[in-house]
Amino acid sequence: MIDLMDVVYCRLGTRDLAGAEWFAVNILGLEVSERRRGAVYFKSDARAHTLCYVEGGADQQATAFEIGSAADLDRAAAVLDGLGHPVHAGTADECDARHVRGFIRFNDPSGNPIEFVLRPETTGRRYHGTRDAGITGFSHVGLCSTDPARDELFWTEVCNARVSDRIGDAPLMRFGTIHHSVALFPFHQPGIQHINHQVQATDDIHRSLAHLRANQVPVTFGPGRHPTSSAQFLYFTGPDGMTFEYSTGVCEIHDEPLWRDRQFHFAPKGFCQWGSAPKIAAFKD
Ligand SMILES: O=C(O)c1cccc(O)c1O
Ligand SMILES: [Fe+2]
Repeated sequence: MIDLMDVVYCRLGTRDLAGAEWFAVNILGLEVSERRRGAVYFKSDARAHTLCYVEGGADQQATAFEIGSAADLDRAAAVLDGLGHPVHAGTADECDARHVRGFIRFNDPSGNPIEFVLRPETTGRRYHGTRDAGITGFSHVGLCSTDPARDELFWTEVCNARVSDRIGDAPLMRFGTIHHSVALFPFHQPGIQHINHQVQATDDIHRSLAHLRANQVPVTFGPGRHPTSSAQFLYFTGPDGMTFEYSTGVCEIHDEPLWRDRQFHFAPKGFCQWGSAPKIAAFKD
């Protein structure tokens, strides 16, 4: 069993690094923590970075998860290799570019590039954006899955993810007590489906809604409330068509092992209690 602790960052390729930085700062509300040649790093909480845009194709993506020890990282590499997932061990330069002490990269069964990382840096300094979006931190990713049942088994049998709830066949999965850190949505091709940041309160959702509208940013879903995590949410479109989500009030699961995953409809009512309907391809039949 590969024991993961949390999702730690996303890396997103873009052909317009300056445009992506402008959006991340002025719309999303992140803080630039560092600029390097061909890469810009963003903070959303006390961690060194939780998002990195790199010069490259929009299909050059990775989602990273923290693993507990060097021994666990070696074991994970052997397990993945044994399952037929070619594993790349991060070089010193690649580790430096990620602010981690070690990592391996492989593709999940759908083909999503995944990194398992050791000792990601934190700063002991809280984040503050120039725009007050009320962000409290990077919280989860949605990944596209070409076969959610198969990929759920990968995350739950090979790794330590537990299913908190399902919407249709889309599992929302946790590593700790937060309702979900990774979710899989059926789609015809792999890719990061959405990136979630938690915000402090309902006020932040509505303040952002006005800000997105004033800047002609497409709002694709919400405001609404997820019946699954009970979080209030807002989705919008960022650089290269990426979907970003703000949410507030995601529930925690503390009654382990008594919690049983619940089944919700793969229909607007399974995604929103307030009657909002998604304009997001992977959230529709
Ligand atoms: O928070 C949730 O429960 C949730 C449900 C459906 C889709 C999502 O992106 C979510 O974050
Ligand atoms: Fe989400």
